Amino acid sequence: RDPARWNRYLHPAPATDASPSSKSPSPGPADDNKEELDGRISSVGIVIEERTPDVEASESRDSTPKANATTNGIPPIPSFSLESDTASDDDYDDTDTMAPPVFPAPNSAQRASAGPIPARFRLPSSAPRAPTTSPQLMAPPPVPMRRPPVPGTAASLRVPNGPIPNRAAPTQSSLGVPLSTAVRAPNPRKKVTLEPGHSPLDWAALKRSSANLSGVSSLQRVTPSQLKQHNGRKGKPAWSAYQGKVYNVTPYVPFHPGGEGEIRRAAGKDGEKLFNEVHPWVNWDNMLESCIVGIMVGEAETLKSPLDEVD
Ligand code: HEM
Repeated sequence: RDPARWNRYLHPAPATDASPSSKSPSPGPADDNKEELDGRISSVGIVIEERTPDVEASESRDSTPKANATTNGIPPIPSFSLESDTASDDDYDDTDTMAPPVFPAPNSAQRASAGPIPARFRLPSSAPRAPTTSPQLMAPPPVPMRRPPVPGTAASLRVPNGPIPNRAAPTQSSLGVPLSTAVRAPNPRKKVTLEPGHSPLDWAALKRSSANLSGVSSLQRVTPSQLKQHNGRKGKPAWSAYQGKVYNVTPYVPFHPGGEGEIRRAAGKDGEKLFNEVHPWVNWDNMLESCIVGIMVGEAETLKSPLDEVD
């Protein structure tokens, strides 16, 4: 920028002090060559500087910091400042002068649930900031429109992976049956509170006892009409058939965890279907083994002990 300085570099004045202590280069054959070389190089626009520490110290150039011989031979550490923006115009980014982005993001769920930012955390209104929108004024994100899939296509079989739309309460089951008439799960357990002394353990103890729980002296042939008469009403015992065998359930009625009314529904008839509908896991034979009356026979057969036939 300074033509005089350029001139000084290109055509340095010959040194007058030829003493060995002088730090200026002394003229000689080497300097002649240098001048010639400098002249040639300067003609093509290239400058080679041969510089000494003294020359450096005497100059006040505003270029890159240079070595300085004044600090006991240790070159000073150049200092840099981050204040000045040394980036080129192409690299210039407006965000350098902006405040850092707000966190959580303005449209995040965290921000929405947290409410407005407390005053002490807000940036001053004069501070430059990234464009933000108040959560309260923010419009909800657009919901993409979907075309209903064509039945039979792959799209109709695909599980939707987008936002689940609001739906009214279902009016029919997944099988298309209206919920009002759909078959619901079996009743919740209808266990009753048994009277004291009528627990399952009490029944087990009674079963093992020598008490006659069948109400008959020997096994009987029971016809369907005879079974029907033993329905537990009017003081009659309650018989019930299960897999071709007839049991007197009367002693068990107060022990029945499902209540007296339930077990009486099977009285005077085959109770296998009712029994299995409620608790197929219960072992009827084991529960009522000491209550067995006999076996079911055809209507023509008389009510007599099978043991009589053996005799
Ligand atoms: C006649 C032979 C029967 C025996 C030996 C018997 C025995 C039992 C037993 C041991 C339980 C308790 C089940 C458990 O805790 O898991 C029970 C419960 C019950 N029983 Fe029976 N039962 C008989 C007949 C019936 C019948 C004919 C009905 C209905 C018509 C019935 C209805 C119920 C109900 C509703 C419960 C309570 C709910 C449940 O435990 O799941 N029972 N019965």
